[in-house]
This record gives sequence, structure tokens and C-alpha cells, in this order.
Amino acid sequence: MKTTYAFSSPAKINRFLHITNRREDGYHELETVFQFLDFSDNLTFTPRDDDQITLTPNIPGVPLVDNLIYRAAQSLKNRAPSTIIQPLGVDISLDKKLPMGGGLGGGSSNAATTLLALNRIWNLGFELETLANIGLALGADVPIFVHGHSAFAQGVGEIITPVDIDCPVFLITVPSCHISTASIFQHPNLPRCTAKLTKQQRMKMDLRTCHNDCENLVANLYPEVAKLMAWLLEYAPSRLTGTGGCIFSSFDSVEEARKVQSKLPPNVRSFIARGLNSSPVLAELEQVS
Ligand SMILES: C[C@@](CO)(OP(=O)(O)O)[C@H](O)COP(=O)(O)OP(=O)(O)OC[C@H]1O[C@@H](n2ccc(N)nc2=O)[C@H](O)[C@@H]1O
Ligand SMILES: Nc1ncnc2c1ncn2[C@@H]1O[C@H](COP(=O)(O)OP(=O)(O)O)[C@@H](O)[C@H]1O
Repeated sequence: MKTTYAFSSPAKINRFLHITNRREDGYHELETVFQFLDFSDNLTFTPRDDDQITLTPNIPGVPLVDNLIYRAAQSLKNRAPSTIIQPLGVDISLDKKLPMGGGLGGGSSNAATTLLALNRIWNLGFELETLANIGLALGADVPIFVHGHSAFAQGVGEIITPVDIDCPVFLITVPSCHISTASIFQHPNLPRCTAKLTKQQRMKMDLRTCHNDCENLVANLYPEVAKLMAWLLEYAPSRLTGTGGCIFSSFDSVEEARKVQSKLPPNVRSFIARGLNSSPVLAELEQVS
């Protein structure tokens, strides 16, 4: 009888996102605070007797070789120490709940959960820092999910300082438009020179005085996002996550969030989730001996 291991793959939000510089290689330097949500995709891993890696079901429009779960598993396998003699094969299943391309980091989260889970299941013994480096080649947000704690991030997201922040209840709204991260970063009207936070501001970390540099551009390009944002701001502090288009609105209680959710214009997808300072994956790893 084979063991199947179940792991979550949580969403993240960027409580703020300042773009401070554009590097020579075209990538942008950011300052952001990441927070996880108690709303996740679910992944299962069943080790195989051979060295095949399978993934079901397929994500429509994402070929297997491009799927970040498959890529993460392959990357890890390719770096396995030569002392590992058991076959590194696994059947992976994905229960996708997170909207894709909305700034909730689902792909990066899936990759990070895969790295963490397979490192443990295959007994590879890699340190978190090594997994984070393997993950960075897959996506800028993967290291945050590997480290698994709310964090202030700099660089392209790989310079990480863990922080403990407030954990409100969020109403997350999901506009129907799919926004490509690359298209926002390439846009000429993106603000790219927000001043870096001073040491004093970082100590205080008052999230209300920060903003998301992508927000105005995304609102201009996608009137649906602008309309939804204007509607939400009537009820609660609301901000874009990442390069959008999901918006998070903060509340003190689930009841208050539900009240606003029930008034949302028809056809706006939404869910309610609490902010977390720790990724649920950390506790789940403890369960695997
Ligand atoms: C900006 C964030 C904040 O969380 O946005 P979301 O994608 O979650 O909305 C992320 O760091 C995004 O990370 P991720 O989605 O992994 O981006 P990647 O695949 O690494 O990059 C996609 C493309 O966006 C551009 N890019 C990305 C990150 C960055 N710091 N500067 C960039 O210029 C590059 O053109 C790159 O080719
Ligand atoms: N396992 C995966 N889950 C989600 N998206 C994936 C996955 N593998 C590859 N992708 C690709 O990554 C893109 C960005 O997805 P996602 O991480 O959900 O959004 P965002 O970067 O806006 O937070 C998707 O549109 C898809 O093409």
C-alpha cells in the first residue's frame, strides 16, 4: 500500500508593492510585504516505484512541461545528490482553487509546495535556502512561499526579512480579466522610482502609508478593475495585490466581510480568507516523518 501525502498551497497577497528601480536585465526591484491567506490549492504526492513524474489533472492552456509543479519536481530531481539510490518518481494531483493570473501567486505557491514536499518525501535533505534558490529560477515569488513566513521582501522578492503583521479578514474579489505580470512590468506608464523605505519606516511598517505602484496603471488598462475598486472603497480599505487584478478589502470580522460580499455586483467572483503569518505548509511538513 503506497502512502499519499497531502499538502496545501496557499494564496499570497502583497499588502503593498513599491517599485524602486528597473535593472539592466529588465527585471524590477521591489519593496513589498507578502502575507499568506488561509485559502489554498491542494496537492497530493504519491511516490512511484519508477522515476516518472506525473501530474493530474492538466491545467487547460498550460502544457505539462510549463506547469510550475512539474518544473519544480524536475528541477529538484535534477539536483538530487548522487548518493540517493531510490527512484525519484511521483504521481502528483492538483485540486486548483486559486484564480490564476490574479496576483495571488498560485503558480509560485504550487512550485514551492512541490519543492518542500518532495524534498521531504524523497529524503533529499536540502536546506530551505537551497530550495528557495532552486525556486527563484522558476518564479520571483517562489522563495517567499518556501520560507513560509510573512515577510518584507526586496530585490525581485528574494531578499526576505520575516515580519509579523496584523491578520485581518479579507474579502478577495476576482475580476474576470487575466492580467499578465510581464505586460504590466513592460508598460511605459508603470511608475518605477518610488523611494525605498527608510530604516525607520521599515521598523514601523505602517502598511496604510504604503501603496501598490501597479494599481493606477491596471485601473487605467482594465476599466473593470477600476469600477470594482471604486465600489469596494465605499465599504472598506481595498488594494490591488501584485500586478492584479484581484483586490483585497480588509475587515475586522468574517460577518462584516460577508455583508459586503452579499452586496457585490452580480458576476464578480469572490472569497473570504484570513491573513496568516505562517504558511500552513510548515505545519504539514512536520507531519511527514
Ligand atoms: C510582482 C509580483 C508580486 O508578487 O506579482 P504577481 O505575479 O504576483 O502579480 C511577483 O513578484 C511577480 O512574480 P512572478 O509572477 O513569479 O514573476 P516572474 O514569472 O518571475 O516574471 C514574469 C515577468 O515579469 C517581469 N518582472 C517580474 C518580476 C520583477 N520583479 N520584475 C519584472 O520585471 C519580467 O518581465 C518577467 O519576465
Ligand atoms: N501550477 C500552476 N498554477 C497556476 N499557474 C501556473 C501553474 N503553472 C504554470 N502556470 C502559469 O502561470 C501563470 C500565472 O499564474 P498565477 O501564479 O496563478 O498568477 P499570478 O502570478 O498573477 O499570481 C498562469 O496564467 C499560468 O500560465
